[in-house]
Amino acid sequence: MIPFRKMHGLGNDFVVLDARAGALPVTPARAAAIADRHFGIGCDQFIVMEPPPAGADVFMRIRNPDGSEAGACGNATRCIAALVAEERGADRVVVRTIAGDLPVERLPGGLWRADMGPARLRWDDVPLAYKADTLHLPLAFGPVSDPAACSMGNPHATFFVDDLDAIPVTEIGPRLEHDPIFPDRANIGFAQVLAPDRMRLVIWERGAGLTLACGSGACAAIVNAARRGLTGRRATVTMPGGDLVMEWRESDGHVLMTGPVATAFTGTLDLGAYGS
Ligand SMILES: N[C@@H](CCC[C@H](N)C(=O)O)C(=O)O
Repeated sequence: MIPFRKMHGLGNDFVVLDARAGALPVTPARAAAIADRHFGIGCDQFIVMEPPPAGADVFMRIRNPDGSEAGACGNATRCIAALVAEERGADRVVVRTIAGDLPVERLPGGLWRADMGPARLRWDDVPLAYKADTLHLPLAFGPVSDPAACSMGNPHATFFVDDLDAIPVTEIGPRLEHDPIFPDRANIGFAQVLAPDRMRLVIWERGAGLTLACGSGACAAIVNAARRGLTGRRATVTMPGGDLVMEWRESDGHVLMTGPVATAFTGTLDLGAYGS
């Protein structure tokens, strides 16, 4: 039996295993089985903490419920940083993912601010299947069209809509996630701008489906909204699970994300019960 922790950031929930003291036999199939909401524990992402490489405080491996690996997870970044910071009595830690280093700092009021790194805007960064303007992708389906795309270490497209409540996200999300323009699939955001510093956002996540919040999706939304001139470079992004305060920093193009973290419960699990 190995211990696990169930955490979430704004309802975007994670099963967290700690493999820092020794490797755990976690396969993509096992991660998917544990993430299953009926036959497993259930989560939007399956997170494994691995030994810290030089220059970082922890390595965070991210898997979606379909077993695929992701380069970024904003909400999990805050959760894992908070865990490590609490252990060390530190106010600042660096979380490394397969996409790079993410410094995270403690703020007053139980909030954590993650530097999610630079938004990458070239077509082959996203990546797209062919050269196209990432500010206006040639993509439309059902009631949505003309998204903007970027990479936050994982691929995102943001559609700007007039009425978020009228968008059939679960119907069109899977089709857009798998559109051939995205060779690695993509996280699909639907954003309704309410003011130059406020927007609503719903995300259909690659490999996970509809979630209550997506940190990297909120990063992509502020970047894409600001590039389009729909908002400034700072905005509160309200998702079904709650708010993130976002800034696309002018000086270096990094995206800063501020929000809460929570532990829902802890327990133990038998990895052997989840296949091989
Ligand atoms: N929930 C995450 C994003 C998780 C990874 C994503 N589904 C992908 O495959 O890229 C977040 O908070 O950023």
